Amino acid sequence: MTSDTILRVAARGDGVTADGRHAAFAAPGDSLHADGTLSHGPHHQTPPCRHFPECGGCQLQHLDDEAYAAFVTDRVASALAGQELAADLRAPLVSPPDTRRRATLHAEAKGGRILLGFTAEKSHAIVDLRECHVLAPALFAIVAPLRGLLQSLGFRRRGDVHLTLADQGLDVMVSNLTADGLDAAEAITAFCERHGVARFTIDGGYGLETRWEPRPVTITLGGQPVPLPPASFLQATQEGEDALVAAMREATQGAGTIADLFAGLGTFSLALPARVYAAEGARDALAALKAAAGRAQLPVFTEHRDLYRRPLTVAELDRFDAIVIDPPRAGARDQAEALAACQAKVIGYVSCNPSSFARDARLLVDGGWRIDWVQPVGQFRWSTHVELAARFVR
Ligand SMILES: C[S@@+](CC[C@H](N)C(=O)[O-])C[C@H]1O[C@@H](n2cnc3c(N)ncnc32)[C@H](O)[C@@H]1O
Repeated sequence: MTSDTILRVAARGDGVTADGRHAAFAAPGDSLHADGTLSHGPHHQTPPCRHFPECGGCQLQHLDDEAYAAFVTDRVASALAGQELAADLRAPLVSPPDTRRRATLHAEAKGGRILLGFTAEKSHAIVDLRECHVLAPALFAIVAPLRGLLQSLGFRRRGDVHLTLADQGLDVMVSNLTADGLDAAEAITAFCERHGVARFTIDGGYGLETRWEPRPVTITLGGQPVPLPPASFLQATQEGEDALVAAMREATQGAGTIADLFAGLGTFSLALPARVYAAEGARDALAALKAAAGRAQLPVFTEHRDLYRRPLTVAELDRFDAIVIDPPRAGARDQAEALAACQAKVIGYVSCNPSSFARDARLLVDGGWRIDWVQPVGQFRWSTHVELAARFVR
């Protein structure tokens, strides 16, 4: 190995040599020459998609599976090292290709055509998606027909297209779309019938309007059908959800009472065999969780609560055997301060941002907690977006 060998891939996706030089689209084992060119090594693969690297959906398709898995682990390890923390890192769980069941695409009318896809890397330009190796086939299959529908509805603006694979089929939500009149209504109905769409919702600027939903749309979590509000948060793949749920079941094993903070639709609340208190800031998600738990007669107690403005106090946390926390990307600094001081036996922390996790973990460790294990999770395959689950004990 020489000084120009790429040793690792940095958080943003560039390869880094032993002497600290960065190179775009370089895999570990590649060689970076003085003129800036690369010779490919054993971990460089031919990117499977024609849109790589233009499309912002993937940054790391040039890494083989081994190098991508190493990136996922390294991302977690280096975030921890940045806070002078070390932990037992488990082997990463990486979702297979073609499994993303939730995605936000962007649509725009341009030059008489409809562009529909992810935005380009570091740009607002839309990459018109002609193939995709991360979306579940049902999501990709609707892309071309949706272009046709938007064209026929005279879509002239730019909007987001939220796609989610629900129990009944595909849930589609398009923002900045107006569809007035009988012709538009018939076009939407015909489109949904032909393509087996479960729900079609538009937001023309006056709130959500559901234009098609022959049966109430649900998502099954913990074996329970949960009413699915349009464009709700959902773990990006079933494999990712399974990995995170298994980690939280293991982390909280034996706990009789659990607080699930940032509970969403109840991914964890409905899957944990305990009395669960679920706190969440999105009213529609919490109402869905409450309805599902009520129907199944599960001991889940919900509270609509802004956990940034009003985190659980130490006294509130002390009532539980275990705490599960799964905050947004920013992490949960104030809540972590209270957790650091609480008497619960165990904390299960799920994170979509290793950096904010490491900062919160530092607070917990300074408060006398110890990291038992960390499970890296790669739900957003080939992207630099890494998730994890961790267990803290005293
Ligand atoms: C990463 S998601 C996790 C959801 C759920 N645990 C799951 O796995 O499906 C984060 C959740 O935090 C909620 N959230 C965001 N800001 C919040 C706040 N200030 N207070 C409470 N919940 C908030 C979001 O609505 C979202 O449901």
